[in-house]
Amino acid sequence: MSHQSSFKPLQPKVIAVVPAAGIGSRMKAECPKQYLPLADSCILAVTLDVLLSHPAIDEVFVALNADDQFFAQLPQAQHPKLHQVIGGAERVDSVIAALKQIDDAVSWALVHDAARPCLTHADIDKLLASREQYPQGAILAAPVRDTMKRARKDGCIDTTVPRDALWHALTPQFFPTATLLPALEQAVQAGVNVTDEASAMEWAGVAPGLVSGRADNIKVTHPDDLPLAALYLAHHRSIN
Ligand SMILES: Nc1ccn([C@@H]2O[C@H](COP(=O)(O)OP(=O)(O)OP(=O)(O)O)[C@@H](O)[C@H]2O)c(=O)n1
Ligand SMILES: C[C@](O)(CO)[C@H](O)COP(=O)(O)O
Repeated sequence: MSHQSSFKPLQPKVIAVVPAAGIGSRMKAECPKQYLPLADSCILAVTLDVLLSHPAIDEVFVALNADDQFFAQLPQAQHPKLHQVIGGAERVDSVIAALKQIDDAVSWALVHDAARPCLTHADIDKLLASREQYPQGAILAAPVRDTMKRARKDGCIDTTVPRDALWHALTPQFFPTATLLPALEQAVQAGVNVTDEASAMEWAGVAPGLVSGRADNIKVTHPDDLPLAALYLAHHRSIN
């Protein structure tokens, strides 16, 4: 009698890392932008709810500003899957601080900006599923739609940049924890301007995969982004 093996290889843990220690200076708001009102709560709470409610995400590490006065009041602060760490001076420092708290050497880190509350479970699923195609790691990204110009110092057009291979890097960005942390630390040590996890991996010689994601997964950066995020969220909720 043949016995179908019921053995299923254990999937490595997926640990979300949420850099949320910024001050949101470009928003010119009264409070750090991650605490600005959105939907029925605030930007950070909406972002955390998307990650905490995803069945394939095992833990969530949120990197907070050392002077954060707001997070403790959020219901998400009590979630059993959530861990708080103190972030650093730059986004990359906050991500490194969180990664250093992960004690699972075979886990994968899903790094997602607190300031991107319009992420969907469908896009998370796409990125998680890309692990087979891109064992080196991958990022959500959106192909550029507009004609791209490079500016001259006088504010006029210097040149048109071919856009056929240009993508907007979004988040989450998804890498093995064991390769991501040293890549980030060594890139910072080398003085590289690390604005996303992929740029450190590229510096380390890795070519991360590009996984096409929703263009409405915007980063709330400037004041006019907030009403847009609210519209996108309302749309997502109306169709789900
Ligand atoms: N030292 C920092 C700086 C930024 N971030 C986080 O990184 C994400 C993306 O950064 P950005 O949009 O630039 O946020 P801020 O740095 O807060 O914005 P600004 O540059 O306008 O001050 C945000 O969720 C932000 O909270 C962080 O964790 N630690
Ligand atoms: C990580 C990121 O959201 C990818 O586009 C972006 O690099 C963050 O840049 P910021 O200046 O820290 O907002």
